[in-house]
Formats: sequence, structure tokens, C-alpha cells
Amino acid sequence: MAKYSVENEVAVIAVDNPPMNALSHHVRKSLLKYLKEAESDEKVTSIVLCGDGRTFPVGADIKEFHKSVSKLGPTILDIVDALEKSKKPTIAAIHGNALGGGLEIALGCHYRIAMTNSKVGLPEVKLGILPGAGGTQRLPRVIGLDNAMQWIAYGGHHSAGIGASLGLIDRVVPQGGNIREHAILFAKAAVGKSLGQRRLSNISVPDAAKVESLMAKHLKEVSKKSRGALAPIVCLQVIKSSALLSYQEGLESERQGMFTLLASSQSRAQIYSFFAERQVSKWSVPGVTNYQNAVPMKVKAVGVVGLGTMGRGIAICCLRAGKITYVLEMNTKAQTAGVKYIRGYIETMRKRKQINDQQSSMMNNALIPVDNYNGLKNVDLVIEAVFESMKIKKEIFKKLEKVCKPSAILASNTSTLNIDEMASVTKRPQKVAGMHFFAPAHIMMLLENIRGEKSSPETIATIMDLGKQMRKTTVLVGNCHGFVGNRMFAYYTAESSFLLEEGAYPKQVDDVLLDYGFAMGRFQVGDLSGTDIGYKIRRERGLTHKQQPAGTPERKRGDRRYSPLDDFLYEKGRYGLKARKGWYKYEGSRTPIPDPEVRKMIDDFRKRHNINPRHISPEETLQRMIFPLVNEGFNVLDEGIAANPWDIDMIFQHGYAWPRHTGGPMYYAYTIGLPQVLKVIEERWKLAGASEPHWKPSKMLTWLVEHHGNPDINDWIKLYKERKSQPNSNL
Ligand SMILES: CC(C)(COP(=O)(O)OP(=O)(O)OC[C@H]1O[C@@H](n2cnc3c(N)ncnc32)[C@H](O)[C@@H]1OP(=O)(O)O)[C@@H](O)C(=O)NCCC(=O)NCCSC(=O)/C=C/CCCCCCCCCCCCC(=O)O
Repeated sequence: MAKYSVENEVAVIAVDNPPMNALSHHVRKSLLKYLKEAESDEKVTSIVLCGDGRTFPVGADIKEFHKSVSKLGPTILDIVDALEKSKKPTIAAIHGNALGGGLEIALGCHYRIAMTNSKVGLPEVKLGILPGAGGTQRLPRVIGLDNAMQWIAYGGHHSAGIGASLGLIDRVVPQGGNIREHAILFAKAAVGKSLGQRRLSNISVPDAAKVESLMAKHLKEVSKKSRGALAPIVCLQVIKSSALLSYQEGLESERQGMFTLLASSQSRAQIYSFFAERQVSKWSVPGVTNYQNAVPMKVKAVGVVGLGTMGRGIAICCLRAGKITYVLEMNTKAQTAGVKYIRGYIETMRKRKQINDQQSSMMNNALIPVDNYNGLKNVDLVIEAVFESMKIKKEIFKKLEKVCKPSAILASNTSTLNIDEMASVTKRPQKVAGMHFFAPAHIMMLLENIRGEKSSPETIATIMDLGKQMRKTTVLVGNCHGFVGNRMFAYYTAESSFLLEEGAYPKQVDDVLLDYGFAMGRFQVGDLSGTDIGYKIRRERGLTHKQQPAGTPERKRGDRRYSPLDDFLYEKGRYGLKARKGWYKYEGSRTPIPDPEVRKMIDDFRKRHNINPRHISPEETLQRMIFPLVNEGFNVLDEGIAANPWDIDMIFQHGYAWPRHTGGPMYYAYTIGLPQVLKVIEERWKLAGASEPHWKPSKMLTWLVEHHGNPDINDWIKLYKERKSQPNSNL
């Protein structure tokens, strides 16, 4: 709804639709009604539009998209038109955020004033759509084509100060000021002034002459940054119309663009992702506890054990979250290097104005290097981030058990190992959990939190809360080898090597993944993170080529298919980008170049094993890489390791850079249709057999297809668990 009042001849219309004042259908109706009332009231000389509560409207109601209610009038565009056409000055009074349709109605106003700490932007592209209420045509007219392309095609949020410097905001109200009072005074002063040039649809785009070169520049950038995504491209094409066509024609091109995008599976996937990101924080352990009733512990001081790549990144996350951070590294050289890195990073953040001088000195003061375990006696939570070895981790947990306060939580940053086994060496298994950060920990958005069998509700609530304080997408999962992400990803990686054995080369596989939308292919990623990482994990598990007793078949481990190609690569010293050679070679830059030496290694391997290489189609490549991962995703859901398909999708989007416009592996499977996915998996299972158990169709996937075809992704768990809980379900 909206609230209406008249103060000192100024009509004030305040949108009142908590929490974010989204422009839902009932809000739009009430806004237009009050606008008409203000327009016809002779005592009213000007009109202020604002938001009640936390914020100015943050845009259309995203829940309405793809539902019939989104088509119900009045549309946001009707409101924008009414505001612009008004004979009385209209003023948008912005506090909080004016985003999407919210900024578009502000653009319909003749003036915009904003609190200094407010944010403005047109982030629709992140939902796979475009600003469809005139934003693509009005914004370039105020801030120019170049800026508008930048704002709309990337969807960033910008400060009111930046908006003012570009002419979008007419006045910035300093902190502590009352936006409503300022707006009323501003509105009074605007009465009687000409509105002609204040109506943005009347003015022309200032840098229209540069349209072609700006298009080329931005198209190149978005194709690199959002590979495979439709919305940024359509946004740019529609903005181009603002420079070449009349306002009305531009509006028509915006409408067409919006329909194209709304009809695409990408906008559905991105809208799903928006809600999924928020859903994951509403965690629950069925029958035990959930985010609403578990109370987190207060964490003031954190300890980080190990100052390698992971430890450094984790320490930065803790410092940014305002924690006193003790970093334990017993090797003096490693400690000096680690502390230098962290302080250097703090300085970089300060120089980039991501933090101010005061925050920088607070972070520096909060960083406390220690060189023995006693240094951790005051911490509330400790995260060990040492090498992936159960033996070493158990030793560390025993030491932590002795020195840490009884109330302290002991967490491991393991990426694969059993949390319960670590907990078993302590007297506080209820205080043990996993906090799996992704490298580089201070950059990657994902935190995969693992609950042990005995982790208490308080421990779970605390690690979830800490993730939130670190501003990470924090997903709670159960304990098993590799948890959710690495357990599923193992099959993606394994299949990529099988594809090399059978006929593909690294670039061929990577190209398919790039076309799908990944920023990098599997082999490029392998080189970037270092081929030694996977090798050491396999060595820890006794799997590498060199560890096998004489006579062990090269392509088998036990009765399972195994590809030793990754081991061979490591053994040749091809550690990846850092060695300038891995799956590719690197000549003076980070550009991967196919290397004849790798090709020969693969060819020799095939010859040795009498493999007749065959052509592998892009379709087969994609299915072989993604479908076993999806199949395992269903196993993970069936076992309750992940609570919901969107938990898995968020893990892959934020931890493995899975292209957002596909929604994630589980949503992608839903888009293709579960029956089709199952068909391919069953065919492959027949072909591959018991030595490739990752192709064994998941029980849950099979049951869903048999009984429901391709049910809504929101219903998967409900349908399956209902059936599973029935006696004699055989599931
Ligand atoms: C930055 C934020 C604003 C705030 O962040 P934060 O403080 O962290 O809070 P959150 O946790 O994110 O949010 C709190 C709750 O609010 C919910 N929320 C937030 N924004 C919206 C919204 N816009 N709509 C609905 N709900 C919203 C959020 O889910 C949380 O709920 P819960 O507590 O979890 O339950 C941040 O919230 C943010 O970034 N918000 C989104 C900003 C945004 O993206 N804005 C743009 C929206 S799209 C838009 O505005 C488009 C405008 C053009 C409209 C043109 C329409 C033409 C339609 C024609 C169609 C006709 C054909 C139809 C055919 C068809 O349908 O098929």
C-alpha cells in the first residue's frame, strides 16, 4: 500500500510495503490512485514520493515475475509516466536503496534528492531481465550512454554521491538529515519553475554520437564477464536504441527486449537464484534445530591455525568481520610471510577505498600473530587450516582441546575429511564443526559449513552466524567425504579425464564448458589452482599411480575405473600456471596454450592401452561432465547431506563459479527435464557398468521421474520424503 498526506501544500506519497517496499500490484494501484488525487487537488502545489520504513522502493516485486499478476495494471511504467507528465513538480526522496523499478519511478520524477548513505542502481540484469519501466531510455539521457551501459549491463549499486556527480541526484542530504523534511522544502522551492527539461523523456542522450564505439567496448566486456548470459547483451542493444531512436521507439524496443528475456529460461534461473541465496540462510536440521530457535554464541576472538594460502584468506575474512584474529604459525618464515600478506591486503583494501583509515588500523591492531598453541587460550572459535591430512588434523585438535576455553568451538577448514573423526579426539564433540572456505577464502563468496553428528544447535548457529557476518553465502551441509561440493565435483573432474582417454583433448573439453557459460574450463581451473593440490589429496588416499603395488592395472583402483593422466601430469612437473606448464603451457602470460607435450602424453597413453580415439561431440562432453554430478546431487539430497536442491545450486554458483544464468546443476537438470537427464544416465550406466558407480541412477531421481515426471524443483524434497517416510516404501 501507500500512505498519503498533505503537508504545507505538498502531497507526500509514502510507499508502505515492508520489508523492502517492493512495487507489488496492490502498491502500484494505490500509488496511481494517490498520484491522481494529488494532481486534482487544487491545494496541492507539488508532490513528494518516498518510502516508509527501511527504504525507498527497491524495485518490482520479484515474486510476481512469471505470474499473471505481473501483467495486471497499473504497471510501473504507468506510474513513471504519471509522475513525469504531472503538471506539479514531483520529487523522489530517496533513503536506503532506490533500485530497479524503484529508481525508474525516481527517474519519472522531475527531481531526485537522496540521503548520503543511500544506494541507487538498475540491477535487473542480475535477474536475467532489463529495466522495463523506461529505465533503459531515461538513464542514458541523464548520465550518458557510457555510464548507463556500465550501470545497466552490470547491475551495480552506486552511492548517492556518485549519482550526484553524474547529474542523477539533484541534492544529497547529509547524514542525520530528515529526508522527508528536506524533500518538502525542496518541493516548495520547485513550484513555478519550468518542468520541460526536467522531463527526462524530452531530452536527448549527451554522448549519442559515440554509440557504436561504446557498444563495441561494452559488448566485448560483458561477453567476457558474463559468458553465455543473454540479459547483458539485450540490455546493451536496448540502451543503444536510446541514442538512435525517438523516446517512444526506444520504449518499444525496451518492451520487446523485456518480453524476450522474460520468456527465456535464463531469467527464471536467475530469479530462482535470487531467492535461493536468501533461502540458504534459513537453515534447519530436521527434528533437531533451525535458524529460528538456535542461539549463536558471541564470537569476539577467532584463532586461525596455519598461515598458508587458506589460513591467510580466512584470517582476512575474520578481520573484515571485526574479530580479534590470532594467527598461529610455528614456522617463523611462514608466519612472517603470512602476516606480511594479510597486512598488505589490508593496505590494498584501504587504497581501493574499500575500507577507511580507521577500519584499516582497527584490522591491523586486531591481527595477533602467535607461535604456540597457548596463544589461542582466549579465542571463542578456532579454525584450523593446515594441510589436508587426518593424522595432522587430529594432532591439532588434541592440542586445541587442551589450550582452548571449554566454551570454544573447534572448526576445521577441511575440504573432504570426516569431521566426526576429528571430533572423536576431543572431549567436546558438540563444539566441533567444519567451516569449508573456498580458495581464495577472502574472495570466494561461499562458506560450506559442516555439522558433525554431535554438533550442538549453538555450534551450528554460531558458524552460520559467523558466515553471515563475513557476508558469505553460507550453506549448512552434513558430514561425508567431500561434503556436498567436492563430493559431487569429483565426478565432473573424473569424467573430464575419462574423456581425454577416449578421444578428447583439454581444449576441446574446456571449450564446451566455456560455451555453457563457465568463465574457465575444467583444465584451465586445474592449472590455476595447481595440479599438485589434487595429487596430494589422491596421495593422502593412497590412489596415485606411484603408490600402487607392481602389477596394479593403470586404469583401475580396486574395481573402479581410474584415470592416471592427472598423476602423470604432476609427475612430469606440470604443476599448472605457477610452473608455466600444466594441462596447457603459458608463454609470458596467463593465456592457456595447448601443448604438444600434453597431447603426446595422452596419445602415448591411448596407444599403450589400445584405445582407439573417437570423436566426442560437445553434447556428449557436457552430459558426461554434468549429469553424474547431478545424479550425485540427488544422492546427497536423499541422504540428507544437503537439505534442498537450492543449497546445492548455491554451493556450485558461489564456490565453483557455476554460471548463474543456468541456476546451478540441479536447476539446470530441472530446466532440461528430469526424464531426459535420467534417460542419459541410464544409458551410460548400461554402457559403463559397475566400475563407474557414479552412473548408477540415483534412487531419488528415478522415483521422481517414475512418479512425477519433471516436478517443480520446490516440490522435490516434499514429494520424495513423504513417500520415503511411508512404511514399505523401499526407498
Ligand atoms: C539490497 C536489497 C534491497 C536489501 O538487501 P538485504 O538488506 O540484505 O535484504 P534481503 O535479505 O535481500 O531482503 C529482505 C527480504 O525482502 C525480499 N525482497 C527484497 N527485494 C525484493 C523485491 N524486489 N521483490 C520481492 N521481495 C524482495 C527478500 O527476498 C527478503 O525476503 P525474505 O526475508 O527472505 O523472505 C536486496 O533485497 C535486493 O537486492 N533486492 C532486490 C533489488 C532488485 O533486484 N530490484 C530490481 C527488481 S526487478 C525490477 O524492479 C523490474 C522493473 C521493471 C518492471 C517492468 C515490468 C514489466 C513487466 C511486464 C511483464 C508482462 C509480461 C509478463 C510475462 C510473464 O510474467 O511471463
